[in-house]
Amino acid sequence: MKILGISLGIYDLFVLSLTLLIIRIFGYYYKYYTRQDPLPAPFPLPFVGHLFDHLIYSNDFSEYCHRLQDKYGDVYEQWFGSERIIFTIRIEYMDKLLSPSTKSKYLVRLPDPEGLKELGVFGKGLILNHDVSNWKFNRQFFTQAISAPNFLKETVNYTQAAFNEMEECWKIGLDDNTITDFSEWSHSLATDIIFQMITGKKTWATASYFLTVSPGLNSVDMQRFNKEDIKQSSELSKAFQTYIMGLDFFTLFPKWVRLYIPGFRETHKKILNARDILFNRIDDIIKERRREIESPPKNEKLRSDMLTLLITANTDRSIPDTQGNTQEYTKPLTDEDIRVIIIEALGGGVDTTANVFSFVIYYLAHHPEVKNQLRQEIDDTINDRSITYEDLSLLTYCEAVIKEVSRIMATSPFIGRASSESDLIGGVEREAGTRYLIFTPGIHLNKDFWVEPEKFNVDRFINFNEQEQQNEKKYSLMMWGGGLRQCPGRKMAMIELKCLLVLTFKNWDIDLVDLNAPLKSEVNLVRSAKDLNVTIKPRNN
Ligand code: HEM
Repeated sequence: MKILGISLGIYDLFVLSLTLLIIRIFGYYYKYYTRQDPLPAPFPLPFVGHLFDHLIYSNDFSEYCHRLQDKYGDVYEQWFGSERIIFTIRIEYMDKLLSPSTKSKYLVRLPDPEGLKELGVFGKGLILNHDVSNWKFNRQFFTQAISAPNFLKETVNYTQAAFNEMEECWKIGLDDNTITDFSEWSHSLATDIIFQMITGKKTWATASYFLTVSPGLNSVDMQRFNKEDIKQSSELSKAFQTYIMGLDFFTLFPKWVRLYIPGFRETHKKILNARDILFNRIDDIIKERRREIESPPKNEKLRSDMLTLLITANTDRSIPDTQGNTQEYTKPLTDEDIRVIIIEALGGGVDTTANVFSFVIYYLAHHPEVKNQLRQEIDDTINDRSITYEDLSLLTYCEAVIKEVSRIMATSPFIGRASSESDLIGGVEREAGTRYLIFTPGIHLNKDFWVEPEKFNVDRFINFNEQEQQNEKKYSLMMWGGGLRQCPGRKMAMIELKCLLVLTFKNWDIDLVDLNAPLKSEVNLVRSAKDLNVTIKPRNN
């Protein structure tokens, strides 16, 4: 073979490749050893850094981070390929990373998520938007829509309606001994609620799961379900799941790995295919709703789902609830802006809520005294009637249960930030683009923040007010993150979760099939409950 006119044999090629490889390895370690302020860490492998550890611990990456924290303390680093990420739970870091100031240098999660361009979320929406001015624009609309009083009230109604549909499935298809996976029920139910709240469109995720666990229904019961609707809903749900999984995959693995390494290449294609299915479906829904809003009669009261609020914002049809906050931003949103916001609302809202709900079922099965006290509050406050929006502030024990479960089983274990400018942090001047991950289980299960942190104790949240927490205590519960990028869906999520707990414990006994089995969960971007096998029966006390 000739390269640049020089004839090379196999041996020469081998020596050349080896030399190039050694030079590249040398380059990798040169960067590693000459890095600013080295922090403790396991020794990284060339090119991949600690990515293998991520793969080895792919079912519970937080377990690995607990070990690193025990070994290295409250600040350490990990290498994802040739990129360094600083993991921390140190207060002086959090003061900066979660600063509520609009001048904060830490308003982005990822500095330059190259892989995310292909997934269509780069510089758009909220969650992965690194363009601060565009993020502010979208956040304003998102917050306005999701905190509108009518929207929050509708959350109570939609949650009850979706739960009632699920109960119908339980009544017709499950007997006292049927074993089903509660993590699937909670996931399907959260999908149905959030999809309807966000787009105004119905999905059939619960019915779809029900038909897989109860296939032998008689023809009368089957008439409730439209097979075509269920098929479409399940395709959309699958595409959505694959796309969400893809965010992690496209962020972690560089393009050359995704395009050329077998196994990775197929996953890459599958995720892009899912992206196209999801985008086309959401675009159709946006266009259809735009047509409905634009066609007469114009004086008709519009419903309060998020899509309607986003389409009408800053137009002559904007809904009174959401007017008045947009002095800074006076133009309407484009369909592309709306598409990403909708997908992010689904992405941010489904898994998180579903997993908290599943974890509550697990912990209350292990703590019958807490379940009884919760039931007492539900019976005293709501009894046999429907839930109203006004009831929710009275459910203080219920809120304490949700917070204690979220403390002990953090659904969002990592809060990411990257600096937009160089900054003095932790006593060291660090360059712009330095990445940080706050490891929330490291705080939630830490003696410096909580008394007997390993103990499940709901009472610690009675009279606990996040806003009133001082000094380091203000970071003790990181359920919603913090600073200006704190979860904008938290009010909606709390309403939904309180309704779900009331509706479940008011009328049903959900028992774990094996009380001795450990709680199974998988940790990637969020912590997801798995294989939560239960029996579901009408309440008997
Ligand atoms: C129990 C349920 C939920 C939990 C535990 C949760 C948790 C979180 C956390 C920890 C963050 C990161 C905050 C930070 O970086 O400081 C976040 C961000 C976000 N969440 Fe939630 N969330 C939940 C429900 C929801 C819901 C229902 C929605 C919308 C429908 C939502 C939408 C979002 C969005 C859009 C962001 C990104 C905000 C931004 O970057 O500006 N979340 N959430």
